Amino acid sequence: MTQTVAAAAQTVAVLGTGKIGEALLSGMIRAGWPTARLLATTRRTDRAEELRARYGVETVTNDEAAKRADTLILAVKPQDMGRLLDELGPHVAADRLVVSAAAGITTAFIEERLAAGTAVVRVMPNTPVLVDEGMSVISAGSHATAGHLAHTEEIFGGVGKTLRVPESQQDAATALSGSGPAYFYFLVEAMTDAGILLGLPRAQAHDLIVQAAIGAAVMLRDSGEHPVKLREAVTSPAGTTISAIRELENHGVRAALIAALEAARDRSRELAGGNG
Ligand SMILES: NC(=O)C1=CN([C@@H]2O[C@H](COP(=O)(O)OP(=O)(O)OC[C@H]3O[C@@H](n4cnc5c(N)ncnc54)[C@H](O)[C@@H]3O)[C@@H](O)[C@H]2O)C=CC1
Ligand SMILES: O=C(O)[C@@H]1CCC=N1
Repeated sequence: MTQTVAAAAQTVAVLGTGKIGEALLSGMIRAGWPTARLLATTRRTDRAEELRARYGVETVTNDEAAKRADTLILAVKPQDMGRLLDELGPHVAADRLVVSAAAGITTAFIEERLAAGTAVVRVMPNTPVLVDEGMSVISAGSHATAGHLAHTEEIFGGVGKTLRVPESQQDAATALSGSGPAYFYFLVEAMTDAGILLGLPRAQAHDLIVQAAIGAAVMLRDSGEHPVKLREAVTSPAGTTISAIRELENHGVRAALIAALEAARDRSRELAGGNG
C-alpha cells in the first residue's frame, strides 16, 4: 500500500486487540503507519506477547493507552464496552478522538461515559480489512468534526473502502456489511456440500465455488451492471441455471436472507443493552 500517512505524528491505540483489533493493527502497519506510533492493549499477557512478537508494536495498559494515544480505537465486544469505558473515563482527556468499532454501541453511550465534549466516531469495519478489501462504515458522534472523520477515514481507508452514513443507519450497515462476509462463507460452505453430493472431491468443489464467487464479485464491482442483468446472462432458456433458481425461490432463499439481515439489524440494536 502506498498510502501516505499524513497523521503519522499521531499515536493510535487499539484497545481490545482481538480478531478485528488485530486485523486493523496489521492493516495499519501494511498501510505504512510506523509501529512506534501504534499501541495495543489486551486482557491477557500471553496475547500481548503474541502481538509484540508478530508486529513489533508496544503493548500497554488501557490507562496508559488513554494517556499516550491521540486516537483510541475501542475494539472490545459490545458487552465489555461499559466496563472498559468506566475504566478509561478518568484517563481520556477531552482532546482525544475515540473511535468505536463495536456493533450496536451508540456514540451517545460512549459520550456519556467520557469527559464532556470528547470526540467520538462510530465505525463498523469487516474482516476483509485483513486483505485490504474491508468496508468501514463511519458515523460522527455529536462532538466529532470534519477533521475527526477525515482522520478516521485515513486509518480505515488504508485497509479498504469507507462510507459515511448517519448513525441511524449503523445497525443496518452492521447487518449488511459488518456481518456480510459471514453470509458468503456460509453460502460457500453449503455449495461445497452440494458439490460433494454431486460427486466432486471436497477440495475441487471448494475451489470451483470460491473461483465462481471471486469472478462474480469482480464482475459485480467492475461491470457496473445490475445483479439481475448479470444473472440473466448466466441463465440460458430451458437450461441448468433456471432449474436451480426455481429451487432457490421454492425454498424461500430470498425471504430467508431478508429475514436474516433484519434479525442481525435487530440484534445490533439490542447490544448496547447488554452493558446493564
Ligand atoms: N469480528 C468481526 O467481524 C467484527 C467485529 N466488530 C466488533 O469488534 C469488536 C470485537 O470483536 P471481535 O474482534 O470479533 O472479538 P474478540 O473477542 O476477538 O476481541 C475482543 C478482544 O478484546 C479483549 N478485551 C476485552 N475486554 C478488554 C479490556 N478491558 N481491555 C483490553 N482488552 C479487552 C478480549 O480479550 C478480546 O481479545 C466487537 O465489538 C464487534 O462488534 C466489528 C466489525 C466486524
Ligand atoms: O457478529 C458480530 O456481532 C460482529 C459485528 C459485525 C460482525 N461481527
